[in-house]
Amino acid sequence: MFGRDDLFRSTVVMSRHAFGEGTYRYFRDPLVPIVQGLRERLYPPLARLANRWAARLGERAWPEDLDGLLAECAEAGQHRPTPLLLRYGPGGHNCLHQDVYGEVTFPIQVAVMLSTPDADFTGGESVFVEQRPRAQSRPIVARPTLGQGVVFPVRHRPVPSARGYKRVAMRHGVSTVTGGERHVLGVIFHNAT
Ligand SMILES: O=C(O)CCC(=O)C(=O)O
Ligand SMILES: [Fe+2]
Repeated sequence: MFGRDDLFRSTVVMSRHAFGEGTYRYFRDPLVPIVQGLRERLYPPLARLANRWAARLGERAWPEDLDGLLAECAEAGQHRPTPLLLRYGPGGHNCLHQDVYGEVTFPIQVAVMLSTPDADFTGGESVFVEQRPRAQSRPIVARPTLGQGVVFPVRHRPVPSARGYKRVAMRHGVSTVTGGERHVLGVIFHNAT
């Protein structure tokens, strides 16, 4: 789908913004059925998890279905869809970041690997860094295979502490692709301003 201009609302050349190297394209509304279906069907179980996190951290609760979340986004002026396709060639990488697009930030997102590691590309690991309060940061590396989705925190997650739970911030990115092409589908649930 990457070359289908009619499917996307905008295209970002990452090097122009110092986001890394590669290109990503945000799907336009109406989302293609497979992306719409994934976003709708992944949301309810992730909302249940998000609500357990919220209870532990004393944060707000989340609607049980995607329509409820998108209605809240619309009220906050977040109307534009955020699911995206990313493409990285040799030298491609994604600097550590958080996908926050407005006031309403659903806390969990998914990235689905659309290429076969070692066959389609080399390098290009999914990288996560946990910023623990008053401690050194902890790196986590994932190597999803074709079709696997990685579920991860957008901004932070609850971690057990001496008294209950504390918030641990997380950022994500991608290490350098050393050869070939790496494609990923990013499913973010809140919409953007
Ligand atoms: O390319 C990746 O694995 C991560 C892409 C990303 O930043 C995202 O899905 O939010
Ligand atoms: Fe991201």
